[in-house]
Amino acid sequence: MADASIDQDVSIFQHNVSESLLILQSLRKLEPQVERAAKLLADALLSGKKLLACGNGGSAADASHLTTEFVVRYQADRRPYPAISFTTNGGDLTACGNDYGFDEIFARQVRAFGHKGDVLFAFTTSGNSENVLRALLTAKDTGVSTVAFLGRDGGSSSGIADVEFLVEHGVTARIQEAHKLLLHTICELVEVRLHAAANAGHQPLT
Ligand SMILES: O=C(CO)[C@@H](O)[C@H](O)[C@H](O)[C@H](O)COP(=O)(O)O
Ligand SMILES: [Zn+2]
Repeated sequence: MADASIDQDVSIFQHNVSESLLILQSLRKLEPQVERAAKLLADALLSGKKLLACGNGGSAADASHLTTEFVVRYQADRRPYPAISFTTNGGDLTACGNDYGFDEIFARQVRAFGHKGDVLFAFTTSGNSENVLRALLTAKDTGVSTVAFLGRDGGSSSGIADVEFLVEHGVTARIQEAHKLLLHTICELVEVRLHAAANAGHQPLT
């Protein structure tokens, strides 16, 4: 007799692959936003500004994944660029959560580290995480440019950021996977721009 749990796993797997393919196809329409986000970030880095990033859970990991691509590298050997994920400093996160509330953990770091011309990449698959929403609003108040990676209907975070990516799907994991493709593509486009600037003598290559 067939093992029911294995059959079910295969079925879940096939379902997820099918869903993922549909979602990834739907991302093609976001190419203008991909180009705009890459230009925004490359221009900021080339003028000495920095990348900031935040998100909760899997999106916290995405925020930290993204900043590492710039502090270390994505594909090219090149100089490091300044990028800070607000999801990794246990002292800041616990003290701020404890003293001012979890909703403030990212906004406070935007106020601490954000300067005019920096760029904040904010990830929320529901669009409704209050701490991410407050980070976006604080960034706008501070003159920090914003790029929002959203899901579902965008929730309360929609319509705020300078560049917005909306993955219209109802499953958090699938949305996160789409966000990952978008952020990796932006990394690739930014590296092309950084490389071109270095070749033109505007920036050291390493
Ligand atoms: O990674 C996952 C689910 O795939 C979870 O950790 C997920 O990120 C968490 O539930 C988050 O708290 C969801 O927050 P958000 O994306 O709605 O802002
Ligand atoms: Zn996850």
